[in-house]
Amino acid sequence: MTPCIIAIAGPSGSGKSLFAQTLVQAVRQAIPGLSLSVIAEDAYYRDQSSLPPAQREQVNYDHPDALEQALLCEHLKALRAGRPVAVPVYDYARHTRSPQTREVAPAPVILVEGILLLADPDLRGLFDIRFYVDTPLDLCLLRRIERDMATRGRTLESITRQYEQSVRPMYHEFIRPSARHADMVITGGGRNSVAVDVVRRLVQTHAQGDGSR
Ligand SMILES: Nc1ncnc2c1ncn2[C@@H]1O[C@H](COP(=O)(O)OP(=O)(O)O)[C@@H](O)[C@H]1O
Ligand SMILES: Nc1ccn([C@@H]2O[C@H](COP(=O)(O)O)[C@@H](O)[C@H]2O)c(=O)n1
Repeated sequence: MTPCIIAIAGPSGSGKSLFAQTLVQAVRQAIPGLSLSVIAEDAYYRDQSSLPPAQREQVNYDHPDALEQALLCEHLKALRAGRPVAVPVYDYARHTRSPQTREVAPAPVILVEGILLLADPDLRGLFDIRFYVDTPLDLCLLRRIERDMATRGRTLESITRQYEQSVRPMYHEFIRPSARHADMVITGGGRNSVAVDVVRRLVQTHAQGDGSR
């Protein structure tokens, strides 16, 4: 079966990861044993181990150039062709890649979540279905503050500085405009149970072999 590759795009803190996790649980409950693979676009942030830590902090991580999108494209093509890939593992606290990689196996359904998935024409052309999680930017920032202080080793000062310097301007330049390439816009993120159910049904239709895509 040709895999169905699904993009879940949207701003940082909009709930993309939570949506993907909730969807995986819903699909596994509906079809026990169905294999789904999840890939985060963040894993493809460029390796910066050669830069001193202070310099890494200054990088604009919300600009497409911060990501190795060609490698993500290559991996999605390999998965579509039925080959496993070695996905990089990213360390947010050190702003660089870990030495390890994570093997992702080909699967009937592949979910990819990330801020810039729909901004690049080559990349967005590789998805069968494209979603955009639309959450007000003030809520995204509040969630990001809590999450980044709890799990990404950040201070409130560093989060607000980065937000003003790059997160907000890049949202307006690249992320928000990319929403027009989405097939569906999801409000409420991972807690929108109606959206999770609709997407779960789409995935189930595909996995049971009567999907048209
Ligand atoms: N609808 C929601 N209501 C409340 N908190 C949420 C909601 N969606 C996500 N969160 C929380 O906000 C934070 C950011 O969500 P996450 O899914 O990591 O966003 P993204 O992947 O888009 O950056 C996480 O701590 C998550 O648990
Ligand atoms: N070293 C890095 C790399 C990325 N970021 C931020 O991550 C955001 C994207 O990830 P989400 O899970 O929040 O969608 C993006 O806005 C980058 O600013 C970072 O802070 N440090």
